[in-house]
Amino acid sequence: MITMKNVHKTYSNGVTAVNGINVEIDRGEFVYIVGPSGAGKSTFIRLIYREEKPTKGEIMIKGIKTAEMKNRDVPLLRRDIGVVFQDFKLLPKLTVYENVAFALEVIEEVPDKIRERVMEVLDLVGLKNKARSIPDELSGGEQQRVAIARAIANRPNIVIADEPTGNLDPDTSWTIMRILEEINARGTTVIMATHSQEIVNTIKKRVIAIENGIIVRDEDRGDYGYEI
Ligand SMILES: Nc1ncnc2c1ncn2[C@@H]1O[C@H](COP(=O)(O)OP(=O)(O)OP(=O)(O)O)[C@@H](O)[C@H]1O
Repeated sequence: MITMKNVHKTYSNGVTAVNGINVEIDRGEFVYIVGPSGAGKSTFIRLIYREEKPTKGEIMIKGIKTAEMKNRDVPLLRRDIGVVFQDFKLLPKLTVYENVAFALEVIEEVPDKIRERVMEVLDLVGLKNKARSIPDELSGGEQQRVAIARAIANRPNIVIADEPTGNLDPDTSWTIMRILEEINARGTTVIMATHSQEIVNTIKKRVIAIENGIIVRDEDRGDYGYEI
């Protein structure tokens, strides 16, 4: 589903964040990306949804070489990849309902389908009763659940989460993890960058450790592996 061959990324300031990554992630996997601060985890993630292009090497998503993709085709790729960020990135003036509906309006889904799907994903994250609230009226965990609902509204094959529990307390983090596990159980590939030793060591999944822009460890049901 996702293949990287000898992928490098050097930013325009000369920093090489990814320095020769080879990896294959299959459909339906749940993968943690771990490693020290500045190791290249976010860059690795941004390369997958083509927020960044590699300076060298090849990235294939579902058989398509993303570097060769025309800019106008990028939205098509992004439809298949839902992204969740540490800071939620909800639109502050829109309601919960509108934030999720927005993801479906941009792909020109028909209004009846939008209504149905928005309520379905809000139900999945347990927030149907907050549909009319605006983000400021929600807790951090609730905002992250809205962000997840938005990310999965299009039924993407891949969900990428960059430190999704980074701003949340432990209890709320477990709720977010249960939702990500549920999404994964339904067949979606989940890739999650995290600094949470507790989560990685408790909910055992494939662990890819990145240091200085390369993969130094790749284990099924691995440990977090760093002291905190
Ligand atoms: N847009 C950018 N322009 C220039 N350099 C960048 C950019 N983004 C990241 N970097 C640099 O690339 C390196 C890797 O950063 P990246 O954000 O990928 O690491 P990370 O593992 O996600 O770190 P953290 O755990 O702190 O989020 C760092 O040295 C960082 O300063």
